[in-house]
Amino acid sequence: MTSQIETLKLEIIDLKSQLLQKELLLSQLQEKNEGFNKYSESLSTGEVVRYSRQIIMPSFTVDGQKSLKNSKLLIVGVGGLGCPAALYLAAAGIGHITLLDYDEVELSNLHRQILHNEFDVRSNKVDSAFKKLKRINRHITVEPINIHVNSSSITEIISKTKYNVVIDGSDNVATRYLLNDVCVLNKIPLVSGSALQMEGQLTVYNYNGGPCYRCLFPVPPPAYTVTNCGDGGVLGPIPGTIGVLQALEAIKILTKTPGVLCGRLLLFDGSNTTFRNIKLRPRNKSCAVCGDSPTVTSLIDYEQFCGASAHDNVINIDILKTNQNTDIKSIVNAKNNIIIDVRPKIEYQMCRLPNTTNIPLNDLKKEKHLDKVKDILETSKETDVFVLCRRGNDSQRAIVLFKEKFSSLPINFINVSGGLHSYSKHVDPSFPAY
Ligand SMILES: Nc1ncnc2c1ncn2[C@@H]1O[C@H](COP(=O)(O)OP(=O)(O)OP(=O)(O)O)[C@@H](O)[C@H]1O
Ligand SMILES: [Zn+2]
Repeated sequence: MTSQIETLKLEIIDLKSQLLQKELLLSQLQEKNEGFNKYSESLSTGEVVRYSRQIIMPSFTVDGQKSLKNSKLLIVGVGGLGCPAALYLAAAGIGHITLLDYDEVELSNLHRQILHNEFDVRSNKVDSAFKKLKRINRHITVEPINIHVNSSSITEIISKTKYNVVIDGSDNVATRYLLNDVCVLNKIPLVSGSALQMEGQLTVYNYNGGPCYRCLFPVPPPAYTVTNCGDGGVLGPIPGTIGVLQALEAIKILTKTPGVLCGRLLLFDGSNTTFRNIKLRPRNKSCAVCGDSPTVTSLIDYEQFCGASAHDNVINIDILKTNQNTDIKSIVNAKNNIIIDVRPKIEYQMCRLPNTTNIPLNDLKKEKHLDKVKDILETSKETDVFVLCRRGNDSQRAIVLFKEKFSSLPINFINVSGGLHSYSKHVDPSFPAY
C-alpha cells in the first residue's frame, strides 16, 4: 500500500514536470503568434481582446491599461486576502506582481485561500500562487519570494524594485506597522484589509495626504487582544470580498481614478450583508512616521515594538511546574481517569477523544460551571485529573483556575502537554489537527 502510494506520487511529479514543459513551449509559441500588431499602438492583439471589456469603459481607456501594464505591485501575504486580490490584479494585467509569504499551504487554508488547491498542500504559498497566476495571465511578470518579511528583508526588496502600490494581506500587527512605515518612508500607497469571522475592513493608507496606520493607531494593541482566523474562525467569502476590494482600490490608484478609499474606513458585515463607510481622522501632524517632525525615520524592530511576533503561529506558554505536565501518551494508557477537555464547545463538537468531559475554559470563570466541575471531582475516586485542550496552552490556564478554586480537594491536576495537536502527531494522525 505505502509503496503503491510512493510510486503514484513519483508518477504525478513526473507528469507535472512534463506538463510544465509543454505549457512553457505553448506559451512561447503563442507569444510569437501574438506580437505587437499594426492596429494598436501599444498593446498586442491578444491584450486588446483580453482587456477589451475594461478598456472600453470611459473611466478606464487604453491609457488605463497601459498604466496597469507599466505598474509594479507588491502583495504581502498570499492567504485569505492576498489570494483573491492577486487573482483579480493578475487578470486585470498589472505588469509586475511580487508575492511575499513564508508559509506553506495547509488543508485548513483551502476554504478561503482560493489560489491554492489540494495538490498544493505542503507547497510554498508563493510557488503555488505563481503557477495559478501565470496560467491566468502569462503576459505579466509574477515574482514569488518565499520570505518572512521583516525590516531588513523588506528594505532589500523595496530597494530593488520601485513599487507603485503595496497590498497588505498579512495577519499580524507587527507586519502591519512594518508595511505602514516602509510605505510612508518610500511614499507608496498601502491598501490595507482585514477579515475575521463574519466581518471585514478596508482602507488605503498614505495616499493623497490621507492618514497612515500609525496616525490612527500610534500604539500597538496588547498582543492578547488580537484574535486571528486560526482561533476566531472566518467564513471564506469575507476575506474574499475584502481581498477583491483591495484589488479594486489598487487598480484605481494605478489608473489615477478618483474615489480611492483613503481617509475612510469600509466596514463590511457579512452577517447582514451591509457595507458602512466611516470617516477617519485626518493625517496626524505629530504622527511618529508621517508627521511634521517624525521620530521614526528608518525601520525599527516591529516585533519588539508590538511585543508580539510577526506571524500568527501559536506561542507555547509554560506556566506550570514540571511535575504538573505529562505527555499525550499517558492519557492513552490511563484507564478510568477523568479527562477534562477545556476547548470551546463548538470545537469539542467538531472532534473529541472518547471518555472526555468538555468544560470550556471561558465557562470556568462562571460560578455555576465551577459547581459542575466540583460535582465531577467529588464523585470520582480518582485523584489524577488530566486537563486537555487544542495545543496545551488553555489547559495550563485552566489548571491555574482549578487549583485556585479547588485547593481543598485532594486532586492532582495534570496538564497534557501539546494537547490534541500532539495526539494527532504522536498517537493517531486520523485525529484532525485543525
Ligand atoms: N511578515 C510576514 N512575511 C510574510 N508573510 C506573512 C507575514 N505575516 C503574515 N504573512 C502571511 O500572510 C498570510 C495571511 O493569511 P491568512 O490571514 O489567511 O492566515 P493563515 O496564516 O494562512 O491561516 P490560519 O490563520 O488559518 O492559520 C499568511 O499566508 C502568512 O504566512
Ligand atoms: Zn501617520
